[in-house]
Amino acid sequence: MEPRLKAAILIVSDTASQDPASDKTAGALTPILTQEGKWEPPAIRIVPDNVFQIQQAVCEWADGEDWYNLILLSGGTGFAVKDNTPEAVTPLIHRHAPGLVHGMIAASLKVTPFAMMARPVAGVRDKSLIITLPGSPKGAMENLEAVVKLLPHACIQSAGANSRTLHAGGVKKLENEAGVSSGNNHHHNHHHHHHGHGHAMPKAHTTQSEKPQSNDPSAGPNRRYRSSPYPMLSVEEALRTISEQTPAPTVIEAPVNTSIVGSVLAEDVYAAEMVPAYRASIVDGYAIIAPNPDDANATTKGVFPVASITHANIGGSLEPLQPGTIARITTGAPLPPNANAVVMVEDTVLASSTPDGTEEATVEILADDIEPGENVREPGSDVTLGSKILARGDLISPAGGEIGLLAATGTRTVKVFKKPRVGVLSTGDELVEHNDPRKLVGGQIRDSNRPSLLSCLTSWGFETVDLGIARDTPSSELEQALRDSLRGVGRASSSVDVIITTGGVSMGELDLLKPTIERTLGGTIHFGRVSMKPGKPTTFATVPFKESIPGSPSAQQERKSKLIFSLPGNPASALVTLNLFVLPSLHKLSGLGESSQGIAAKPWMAPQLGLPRVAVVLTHHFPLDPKRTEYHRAVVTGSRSDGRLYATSTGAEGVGQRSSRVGSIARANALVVLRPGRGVGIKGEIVEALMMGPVYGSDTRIIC
Ligand SMILES: Nc1nc2c(c(=O)[nH]1)N[C@H]1C(S)=C(S)[C@@H](COP(=O)(O)OP(=O)(O)OC[C@H]3O[C@@H](n4cnc5c(N)ncnc54)[C@H](O)[C@@H]3O)O[C@H]1N2
Ligand code: MOO
Ligand SMILES: [Mg+2]
Repeated sequence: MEPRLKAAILIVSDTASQDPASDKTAGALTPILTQEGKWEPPAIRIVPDNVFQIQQAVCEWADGEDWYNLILLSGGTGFAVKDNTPEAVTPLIHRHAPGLVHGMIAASLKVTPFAMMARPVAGVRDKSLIITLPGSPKGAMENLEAVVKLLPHACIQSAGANSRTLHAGGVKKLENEAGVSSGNNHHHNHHHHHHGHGHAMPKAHTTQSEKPQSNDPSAGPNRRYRSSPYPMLSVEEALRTISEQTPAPTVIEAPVNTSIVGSVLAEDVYAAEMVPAYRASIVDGYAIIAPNPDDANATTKGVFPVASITHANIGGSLEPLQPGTIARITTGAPLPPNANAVVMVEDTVLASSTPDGTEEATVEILADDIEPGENVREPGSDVTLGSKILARGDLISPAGGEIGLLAATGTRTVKVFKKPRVGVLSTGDELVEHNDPRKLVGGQIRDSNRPSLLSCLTSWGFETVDLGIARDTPSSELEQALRDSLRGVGRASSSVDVIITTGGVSMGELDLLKPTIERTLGGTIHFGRVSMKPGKPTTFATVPFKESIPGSPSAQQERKSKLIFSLPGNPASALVTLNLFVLPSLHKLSGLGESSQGIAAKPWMAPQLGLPRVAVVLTHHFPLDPKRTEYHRAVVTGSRSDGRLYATSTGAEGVGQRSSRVGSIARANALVVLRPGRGVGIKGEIVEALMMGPVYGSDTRIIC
């Protein structure tokens, strides 16, 4: 049997979410989809008219490992105030499909003029086609019927050549049935202008046994490539490649102190001590023997001699409290034996002092209703002995809560995933140390990337190594710097796990990174171009190395690979690609996202790899690039009046976002993701943004 396509139906309805039996639409849509045998029975889910829940379901279906070819939503597309399905779906779409929208409305208009009041949305997210349908079974069926024949072909095209559900044969078969040919959809469009330039078309992935595709620097500039031999990957493809090539995290035992902040636990942790370890008072006051409240004449009122005093740091054993006496006690101090409750000092008055006038002799308790157990923390009532306090996969956050829990329970060491050590190297003959007091001459420029990237990496909590500047000439300097940092000699006193270089990755004859990695270090370049702005020449490579396994005989070595991110030299390009590509890899190396039974087992609370993604409202028009997805540097503020996030460019006019303009990254706390298109992103539009830093509150509010 041919492989079938995967579809999912999301019913958006407050009513159906409360009473799933009331939904008739999913049942009506399923046969239309499945009748021709091209679709698997669809997954069905119901959510209320809630933007967040709609988006969560769609993202799960489009972005997950088991992504769906088609995601149909039904409901919430009308004009009623609660109808917000189009608003939920629009920011998730990477490429819009207005033709499908047009087709559905045209079909419905033949039936009813009310079709004009539908607000459908259709488009592609990553590889999944998303279409919104009306909520009524009849309307939804009409709309689906209008487009259903095209859907297999549309989904195959959206999935590209790498579809996991469709093998080549299946694709052909389905396409033939749909009456269309696959055309060029298995090629990246950008290949076209390379035709005829005289070089064999390279593959996206090289292996070591394959011939390098980088320039041979010794051959001279007249022999260099005149167009890049590296296929242009989408950002999503690049991220997937990085994730695949990033090795699994390694486990170390570490002391519980600030050094593990930002680390991820590699084991479940159980309480070695209970908290509190004794019966402790919750207030400052007097420990008493409270009578059973069921006793008819039970009262705690009366005048009592103060028999003893207990402070929080009391050592040794305490005298038992005798009936008819009370003991002064401070917050957190242990109750004397026999005492079973504590009365607050505010509920008492001094009755008499000792003869020398310095101490309390008797105290009158005014409250008559203190019950046994009142104001007392029982042993283990905060943390039970042996209970699981943290789980594998939990992050030791800088907020301090996890360290506090470990410290309180006397946990001295924990197994965590080792955080990667990251080296940063600048490349280029023109570079001068930023703090060199000499005046710049000729084409010299100050090295701003290294301090900029090192600060960003440090703020993320990674150990960094400043690898300095490598000159382009002689080219052996670059090779040496890379070799040294991999081996842990020279500036890198111990070897680094990840090397980040900036500069020298584009088309110039002194752009030596690719040839050096490939031809002299024996590395593999996994990609050398990405369809994004800025950051087009971003290059990612791995180099093999052998690591001796700690604790094993010296001969035993493990083959691992180290990662090289060669980022473009322009300052905005370098910082944007560090945030976009390097952070998710460092997160994976740190064990973030490793399975956990703890907080991360709740998927919506699980830490995400890379920068947090949010929806923002544009406060003005943002120009769009016709071809490349742009990561527009912006300041995002949170509105105190309407609870939304607003994005304002760090410079949208003229050269504002030019990748050489270092000012475009200053003050930016977000990268606004602008999918390619004509014209501008409209003021008031909601788009996705990647948060690089904290959001500050403001009263920004725009009227759209
Ligand atoms: N013919 C083509 N030329 C260029 C293309 C292209 O596709 N075809 N791509 C352009 C793009 S996009 C970018 S981005 C840059 C990337 O250049 P490289 O990564 O090769 O970097 P360099 O050539 O070494 O330098 C570019 C620029 O950045 C300055 N730079 C370098 N390092 C630093 C540093 N540490 N601190 C501050 N500034 C730095 C350098 O001086 C140059 O001005 O290529 C385009 N060209
Ligand atoms: O990629 Mo470059 O960073 O567009 O200027
Ligand atoms: Mg260059």
